[in-house]
Amino acid sequence: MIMATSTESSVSRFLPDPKSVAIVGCPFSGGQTKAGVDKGPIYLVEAGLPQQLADLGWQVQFDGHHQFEEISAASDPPIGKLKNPRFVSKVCQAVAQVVGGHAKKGQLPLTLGGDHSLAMGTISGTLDTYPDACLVWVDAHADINTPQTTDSGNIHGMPVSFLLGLDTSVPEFAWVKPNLKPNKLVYIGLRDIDAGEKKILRENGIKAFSMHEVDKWGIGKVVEMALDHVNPKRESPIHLSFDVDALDPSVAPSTGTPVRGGLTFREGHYICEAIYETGCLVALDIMEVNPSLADAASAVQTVAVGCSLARSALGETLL
Ligand SMILES: NC(=[NH2+])NCCC[C@H](N)C(=O)O
Ligand SMILES: [Mn+2]
Ligand SMILES: [Mn+2]
Repeated sequence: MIMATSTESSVSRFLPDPKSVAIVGCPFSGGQTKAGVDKGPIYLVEAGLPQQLADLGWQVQFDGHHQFEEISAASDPPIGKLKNPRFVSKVCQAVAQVVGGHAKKGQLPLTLGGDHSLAMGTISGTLDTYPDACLVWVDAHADINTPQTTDSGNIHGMPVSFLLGLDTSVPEFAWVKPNLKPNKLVYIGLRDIDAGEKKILRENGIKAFSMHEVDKWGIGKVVEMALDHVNPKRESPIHLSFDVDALDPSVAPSTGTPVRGGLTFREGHYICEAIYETGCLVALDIMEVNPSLADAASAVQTVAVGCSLARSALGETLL
């Protein structure tokens, strides 16, 4: 436990004072096939994130990174197209328990990925604690493929479909309660959506602000419209799931599925700052930092951006 060194105070609608954050480090890469994303949380913590949050006035709990019981590839053959289905399912179920446990104690769980399949666990834990929570998903991708629509078979491209209950054909994922309603979800930053995903977004009336809308209206207006959609009175809890590939690859190069034309450094941070200002943030994910990809300087840069996004979401201001 690191004690707060500053007395900065700000109001949260849901967290008791003094505010407390529980860092859930998830060195997990089973939702996709590139090695190294499991190192993301280790680098984020080594870069000093726990102390940085303490300096912002948070009580910080970090009990070491989550240990996952490996399942050998031999005993985890694909189910349909899904790769590592049992491993991903078991890990996410454990993460749901840990995140839900922190949330129920009045702490804000900050989950450090690891790949984005983990969000199946983090958001399950949030919705179990705050059933009326909404979800702001910041990403180049919608991660809403079903086991039927996926091309890659990578489960990090599917967590949202499981949370919405769009597919119930895989018994291994039967534990995921379909507690997310389509009108409680909003996307920002999209620019690489599979054909099947476009259909799902349309058919379910899911609100999405792609980079086209960011270009058209600017990030300030986009965040306002996004919150008006999922949280019009600014009084329900918010889970923010931030995939660093939402940022332009020039800003966050070390990630597994970079897509050009992304958010600027400031646009990414603005989203975090604006959500903090609502006083409604109850859970945060920083996902898909992969320090093994791109060169060493890019890895340092991406890790630093991951830390600064987390700080902005937890109250760091420019002035
Ligand atoms: N969390 C991520 N980076 N997801 C990328 C997903 C890419 C692609 N849509 C897929 O389903 O495989
Ligand atoms: Mn992504
Ligand atoms: Mn993602």
